[in-house]
Amino acid sequence: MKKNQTAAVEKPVIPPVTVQAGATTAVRGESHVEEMESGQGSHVEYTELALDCLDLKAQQELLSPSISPGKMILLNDNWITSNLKSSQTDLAEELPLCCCRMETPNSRGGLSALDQTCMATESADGTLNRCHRRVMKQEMMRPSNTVHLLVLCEDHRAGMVKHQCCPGCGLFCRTGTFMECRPYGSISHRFHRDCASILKDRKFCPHCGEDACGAKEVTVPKADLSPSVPRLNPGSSLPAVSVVATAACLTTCFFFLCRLKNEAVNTAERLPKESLESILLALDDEKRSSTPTRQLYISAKQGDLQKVIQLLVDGKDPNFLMEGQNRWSPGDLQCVNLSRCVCVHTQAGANLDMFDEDQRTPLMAACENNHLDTVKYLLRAGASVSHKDIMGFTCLHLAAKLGHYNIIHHLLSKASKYINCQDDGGWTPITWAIEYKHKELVHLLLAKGADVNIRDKEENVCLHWAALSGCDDIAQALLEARCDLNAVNVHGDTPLHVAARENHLECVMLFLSRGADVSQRNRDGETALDCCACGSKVWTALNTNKKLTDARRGRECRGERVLSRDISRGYEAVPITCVNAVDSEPLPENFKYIPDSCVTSPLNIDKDITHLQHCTCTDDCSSSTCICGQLSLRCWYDSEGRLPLDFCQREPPVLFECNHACSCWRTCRNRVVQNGLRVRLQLFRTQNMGWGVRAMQDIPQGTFICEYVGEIITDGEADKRENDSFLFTLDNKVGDAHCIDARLFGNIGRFINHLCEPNLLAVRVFTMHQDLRFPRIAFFSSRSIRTGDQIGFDYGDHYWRVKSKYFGCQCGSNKCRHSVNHCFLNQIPCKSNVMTTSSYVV
Ligand SMILES: C[S@@+](CC[C@H](N)C(=O)[O-])C[C@H]1O[C@@H](n2cnc3c(N)ncnc32)[C@H](O)[C@@H]1O
Repeated sequence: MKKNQTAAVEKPVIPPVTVQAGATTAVRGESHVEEMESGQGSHVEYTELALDCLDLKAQQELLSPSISPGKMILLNDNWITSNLKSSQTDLAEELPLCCCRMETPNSRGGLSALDQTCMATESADGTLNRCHRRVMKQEMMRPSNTVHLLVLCEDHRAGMVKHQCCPGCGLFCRTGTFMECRPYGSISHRFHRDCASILKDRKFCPHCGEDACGAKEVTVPKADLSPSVPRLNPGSSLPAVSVVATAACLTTCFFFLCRLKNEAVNTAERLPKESLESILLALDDEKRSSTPTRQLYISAKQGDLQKVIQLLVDGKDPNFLMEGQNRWSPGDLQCVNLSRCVCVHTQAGANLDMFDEDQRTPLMAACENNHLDTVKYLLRAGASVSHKDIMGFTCLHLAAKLGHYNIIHHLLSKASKYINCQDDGGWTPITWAIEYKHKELVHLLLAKGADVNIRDKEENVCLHWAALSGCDDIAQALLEARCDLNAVNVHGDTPLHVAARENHLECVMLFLSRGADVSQRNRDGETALDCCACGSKVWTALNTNKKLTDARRGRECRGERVLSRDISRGYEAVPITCVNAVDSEPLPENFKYIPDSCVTSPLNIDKDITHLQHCTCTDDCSSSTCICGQLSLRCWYDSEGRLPLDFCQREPPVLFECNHACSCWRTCRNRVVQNGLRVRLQLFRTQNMGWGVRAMQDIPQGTFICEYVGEIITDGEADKRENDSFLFTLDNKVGDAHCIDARLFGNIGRFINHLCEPNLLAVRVFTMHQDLRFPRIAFFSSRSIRTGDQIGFDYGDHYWRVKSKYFGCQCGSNKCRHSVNHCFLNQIPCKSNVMTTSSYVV
């Protein structure tokens, strides 16, 4: 094969070429002239048919006198000098190439009635269909050596010119499966797989002689013939045929558009009949244009409909892309009138899926520029939704990125199957909508079935992108759509890592509230906490969560079950949790939790206000000794509300807090026990003492812990009660003896166990009354207590003298004085069986 490098000369007029029928000659190049066997044994004159010269006037010129051998001829795009007869021998061994763009006058003279119908035959996967359209031109074309010269309709003439007819069998390949060779990008050569030229065991494109290995098998579905699809060529399929725009084409366009008027189509796509008529009339008067083809591009961009039609009638290529304008500019499809220009372009045979330098089609440009009317039109005309540009973007990606809701809505109504199509980064349309925070669009895509767990090239799921953009609304919607909160990307980052790194507090809080794992490490060994600025709000949220999580995990490690988040049912100022990590004992519910002591039978407690000692100071009793008027109330508490370190623990004094008879404010310092529980305590199951109470915070010495609350009863009543485990004697040594029984009614104090090394001190306190028979029993820390320590007081020897007959102390201390062994050895005599404040008094 020879490749002629000589020419590429621009030629304004194509000279007709005479070729000798009967011999097959070819030049490996962009086009060729063949001497073909006509089947009628006569010489045939062939004329190169180019897009720019297919108007009627030009054809008349083209069909003028024959040329002599050796003239310049155009082989597709290159001019070569050819002496056909002399080249016959030279090229005898060369590949046969197509003559798709060659035509010859009708040798039979005028057209018979039969000749007036197109002779083309379409082949679609083995099914043959003969065209019966009316022909507009007498000139004949020959698709293949295997068939006769044919007269063709405008559609099939255009198909021939575009190399859509197989040179092997002479059948048109426009639907079904065929091979497509694209030697020059946008030009496609079609042929059937079995019709490839074979030379020396190699297969070549029968159009251009390129190696057939480069050809791709293409399948074009049968075109939708619904009446609303405004295609010039019903029955032809995508990609749309580049039909030469002739007056006939325009007429077809006109009729078609008129037909559209009777159909329920968008009015924006219609051309008023009057407008077209006036344009057509104007065309008659217009001088035939010598305007360059690029004007078509410019006029289309300007929305100059009349000019567009004029240029198409003049034969300008509707598929022309202007040099330097090889990309659809953003403004290209924004013009109001452009949808009409697009319509006319399409009617004139513009390839709907023609693409620019970025491999973007007009539909993609329309989608990107939010031109809904044009999108609707192009879709109905059969433009491909699935086409991908150089980045792998589809129309959906482009519209999603820019948040064009209506475009997406329309595209999905027509082709929802592309909703999860991935671009070259692995991103789906919803990924782009998420990144650019198009909330409504995200909701639309979710409603239409977008898959939120598709991984991109870096293994991110949608939630990673929501975390990056920081849009917690979108993140929430994704979580509700079951997007994986714990998905990790190639860096090992979870969405929480990403949100923390980007300092998106709302997303961090959302992810934490949904159970994101704050201790998960990425490939660099970082937790989300390591990814944010120390001390930031995000850091604080993550750190708090980490501590809570660690505590929970600690409990889980210990097999700890939380039985109640607050046994006081909200009656205390701080909740008291109840946990059991020891056995299956359930929450103790055989008593009623009460915050203050109660009575179940009349006790006649003196609550007369006139009997109250009180202070008359009007300040806050801030001095350590508050002496007001006639009566004094000593304030034992320091500025922190704690007993002083030198407070007598061996024989604690009775405390009198300020009361409602005082003149001081309720906020005065001499009010602690009456303010109730303030430290965090927990009821827990001990190994061998039943329930116990522990501190959930560090507690300094002298701090009020809690009161021993229960039913206030007489000693006589206490003696009658079978269960003495919760009796605490008031031991007032004044008048009748009374007890507090916390068996049926009590607070957290009823669960405090005996410790031989106690950390609590029981103190008698008066607050709202001063009836000395009925002090309140308040526990203060007798030393500092660490978080997690069990709290306990000394039940007193009286208690153990009775109980040691039944069980020994289980406090576990080295200094335990009431263990079984210790009691046996010391033979402690028994006198009483109640707990007492005077533990150290024998
Ligand atoms: C006021 S209750 C304390 C709460 C009790 N552990 C519970 O489960 O309800 C007193 C009872 O606790 C148990 N107890 C308290 N301290 C104990 C100790 N050091 N050794 C053994 N048993 C103890 C005894 O059964 C005692 O009668």
